[in-house]
Formats: sequence, C-alpha cells, structure tokens
Amino acid sequence: MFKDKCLLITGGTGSFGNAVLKRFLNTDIGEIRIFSRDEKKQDDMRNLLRSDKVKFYMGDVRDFRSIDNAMDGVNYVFHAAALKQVPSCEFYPMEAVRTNVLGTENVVEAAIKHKIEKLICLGTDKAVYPINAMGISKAMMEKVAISKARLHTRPLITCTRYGNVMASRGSVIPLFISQIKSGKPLTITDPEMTRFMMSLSNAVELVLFAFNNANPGDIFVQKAPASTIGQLARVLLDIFNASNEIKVIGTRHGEKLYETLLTREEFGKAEDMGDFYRIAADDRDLNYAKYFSEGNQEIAAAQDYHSHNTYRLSDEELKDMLLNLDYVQEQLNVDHERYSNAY
Ligand SMILES: O=c1ccn([C@@H]2O[C@H](COP(=O)(O)OP(=O)(O)O[C@H]3O[C@H](CO)[C@@H](O)[C@H](O)[C@H]3O)[C@@H](O)[C@H]2O)c(=O)[nH]1
Repeated sequence: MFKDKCLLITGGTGSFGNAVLKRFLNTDIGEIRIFSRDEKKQDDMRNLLRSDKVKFYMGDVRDFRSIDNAMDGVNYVFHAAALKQVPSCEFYPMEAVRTNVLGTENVVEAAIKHKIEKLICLGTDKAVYPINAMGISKAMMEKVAISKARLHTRPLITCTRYGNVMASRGSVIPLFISQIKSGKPLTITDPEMTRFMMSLSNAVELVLFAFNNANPGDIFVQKAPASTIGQLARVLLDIFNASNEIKVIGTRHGEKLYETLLTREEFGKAEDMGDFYRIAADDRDLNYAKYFSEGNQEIAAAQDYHSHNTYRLSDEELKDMLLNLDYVQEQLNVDHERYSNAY
C-alpha cells in the first residue's frame, strides 16, 4: 500500500509521528518526511534513527512557503501539526487559530497544488461541542478540510477524531507517573471527570483505517472505552506500588467534565464500521430550499456518543491497557534497573 510511496507527516516529531515511524520504517515505504518547527527535536530524531528513508523538513504550517516546499513529490500527507494543549490555547487563542485553522488551510492548499493523492487531518474529540479555544480551532480545522474536500477529489481529504492519546507528550499519565516517582501528591482536577482512552497505536490504526476507507470529506472516529481520572490515578498508584497523597485541584481552564466523539446528529447518520464510525460529509449544496421537505428520522432517536456513556473500563482492564504502553513499561524498567544497580 505504501510501497515506494512518499509520506509527509506535519508535526512529525511528536508522539504520533514517532508512532508512525515505528510502524513504517522497516517496510517497503519509499520515504517518510518529517515536517516540523523544532530543530532540536529533529536533530534528536535524526541521531536516533540514522535512516536514509527519513528526511527532515524545517518549517511551520503557518508559513505556506515552507509547507509548499516540503510537498513536492509527496504521495500522502498525515497532518498532525497542531497546538493541542487546552490551557495554553485558552491564553493564546489566536495562536491556535494561526496553527490549527490557517495552518490547515495552508496544508490543504499545498496538497491541492502538488496533486497529493491523500490527505488525512488529525482532529480531536475536543472539537465536538467545543468550549475551549483548542477545540474551537480544531472544529474549524474540520470545517476547512471538509469544505475543500467538497471541491476537490484530489487529494482525497479526510479527517479523524481522537479521544485522549494515553501518555502522549504533556498529558496526564506522564505527569502522574512523575508525581508518583518524586513522592509528590497526585494533582487530580476532578475524580469524576472521564476521558476516552486510546493508545498511540490505536491512533495510528485510526489514521490507517481512514486512509483505506475514506470518501472525500468523511470523518472517522474509533470506538473507545473511558475511565475516570480518579480511577486512572488509583490504578497508576497500584502499578507503581505507591501510596502518594491525592490532591483535588479543581477543573482547569476550558476543561469539560466529559468529552464527546459524536454529536447525536452525527451518530444518527454515522455508519457503523465495526471498531470505527464513519460520518460522511453532508453533500447538499447551498440551494437549501429543495431539501426543506426531507429530514433524517434517525437523528431524533440518537444520543451523543461521549466518555460518560461509552464502555467504562474496569480497574483490571485499565491496568492492562496501561501496562501495554511503551511509556509505562519504560518507566517501570527504569525503576527496576535502579533497584538492581543499587544492590
Ligand atoms: O494535573 C492534572 C492534569 C490533568 N488532569 C486531568 O486528566 C485528564 C486528561 O488531561 P490531559 O492529559 O491534560 O488531556 P486533556 O486536557 O483532556 O487533552 C488531551 O487530550 C486531547 C484529546 O482529547 C488532546 O487533543 C490534547 O492534546 C491533550 O492534552 C483531564 O480530565 C484533566 O482534568 C488531572 O486530573 N490533573
């Protein structure tokens, strides 16, 4: 499928880019281009990988010239570059607009110009009923991508929406683990808050599913279980055999009690594809008058699909998921090595 093809990943030095590299580096793929702003992260990656297949492009999706440069000769694009921290986007909403909305427009325009075959834009559940600047800007990202998908069949443009990617950079799992290890209290915002739990390999699977199944303008969502944050803290303490104090700090800027992957309107028309849902783009044109007599009966019966009503993980299931994460295994091994070196 990727034989001799060139894949560009925007924001490629992040957790998702690294997971894609891990999956594809030793395959018959032709080239993987990593596009990002941070030369230090690129340099670290280059030194670690030392692979002729991986090429590094410095640039910023905000700057059309830089992304335009990187697209020449590319077959497929995974657009993962984004500002994704909720609190920082609350303080700097225009930065979120510049990267997540205008940056996406640049990526789409460059992909059209270079006649790329497929473009997958990575989104988030925070874009559904958004209440924070990060979610609002990612909702606009979807709208920008889908509106372009209506006009162009090449590239084939499609979007995905994730829940929380477990142990991704800057997220709560690494934070809790570092608090556990340094003997500090675990800072829980609200023990009853829920989040969809996905691993990085789930995130890659979702993008590949979209890649293989998309029609222009589709949004893909992976069915995912959820846990509460109180449960997450409890299970991590158990895994690391620790008993740190718990400190409830209250909800942070722009946070929700639960996240939604599909609105009821989307759920009503979503196609159930086993582990995934497809939300097809609305293919009506702007002449609304002719649609006045039609409606979708199923929408009235549907509910939102959110992290309070999805399958709730048991402690054992959550423990298994956590123990399967490379990050958690590394952290446990570090402890183990320290212990063996000390005796
Ligand atoms: O000190 C902390 C920090 C976070 N949390 C909670 O942990 C959960 C997850 O927080 P975090 O890992 O920071 O993720 P979110 O803010 O939910 O957002 C993440 O998940 C999104 C997808 O939903 C991504 O797009 C974002 O990049 C990523 O930061 C939330 O309920 C937080 O309230 C705490 O309890 N204590």
